[in-house]
Amino acid sequence: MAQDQYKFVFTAKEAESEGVTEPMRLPNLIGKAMSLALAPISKYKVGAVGRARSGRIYLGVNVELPGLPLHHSIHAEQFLVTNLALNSEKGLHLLAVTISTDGNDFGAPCGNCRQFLMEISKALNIKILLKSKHEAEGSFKSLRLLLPDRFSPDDVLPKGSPLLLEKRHNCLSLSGSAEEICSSDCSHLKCKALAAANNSFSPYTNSPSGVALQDDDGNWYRGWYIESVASSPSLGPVQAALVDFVARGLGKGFDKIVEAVLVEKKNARVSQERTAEMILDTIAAPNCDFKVFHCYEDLVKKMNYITIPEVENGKKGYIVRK
Ligand SMILES: O=c1ccn([C@H]2C[C@H](O)[C@@H](CO)O2)c(=O)[nH]1
Ligand SMILES: [Zn+2]
Repeated sequence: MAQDQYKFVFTAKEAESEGVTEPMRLPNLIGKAMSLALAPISKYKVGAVGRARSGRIYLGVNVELPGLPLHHSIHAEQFLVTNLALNSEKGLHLLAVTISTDGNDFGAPCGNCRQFLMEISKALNIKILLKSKHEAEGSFKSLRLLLPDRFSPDDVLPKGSPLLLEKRHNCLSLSGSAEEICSSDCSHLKCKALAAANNSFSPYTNSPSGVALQDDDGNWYRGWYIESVASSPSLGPVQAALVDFVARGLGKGFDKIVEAVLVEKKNARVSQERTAEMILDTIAAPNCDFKVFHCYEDLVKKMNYITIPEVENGKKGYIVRK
């Protein structure tokens, strides 16, 4: 089936039928990943294959945005992690990333991506495949060893704060007062963008945002801002929505994006509005309609939003997020 060519998520069984029968066989899907990479600028296609805690296997690819500087690109590892988040995965176990254009050498993610991976809960236990084409078997090395003397979310966030891929809800709504409540299956793009913003991971600047896109066939895609403690590796909400677009869009070009909505807080410390507009102006359909809606944080709800962190060091605690 033509669709199979654009597959970014595999059940354990489907991955098995692709030859991924054990961790060391993750490279069996790397050819597929690399063929899906979009690198019109650097021509350097990067593929990543990862196993989520659920056992499902995910692909990640680098995505460069034609007409824009390379720092707006999505790295293959960022793509994979975003894809996990969009699919409500709770953790990442294993990762294999190509570092050669023939897809036969596997190495550590770039510094930017090692730092980005740090946002995931239990990140230090992620095991990354190291294997050269001259070896039959490679070995796995943990992020703990690949990123020594690191700057970590733990250095900044209160103990027990939910990390990336952990349950979160930002208590955002589109109006401060009683509003028309849409059903969860409404088709408003702004409601998709709001739902995305509610998942956004922005514990450092408290500037959550979400983007929803619509293509020329009426299909929608969404993604949310994922912040890094080291700031630069952060992934913007348009990029995150583009991950959804590439992962589910069956090879459609960005010029088929005809409508876009950004939801963010008014006067957010980090505002995405201008950057989002600039990116969409450059890559989406020429007449793409771009709207921004401001959302409000329900402070009462948020004050009462209690998370129960997982048992750590034998101690169970409750924290109220401020
Ligand atoms: O770990 C890495 C390093 C680089 N790239 C991408 C970014 C850019 O698109 C291209 C060249 O750097 O490779 C990745 O996807 N992952
Ligand atoms: Zn990278």
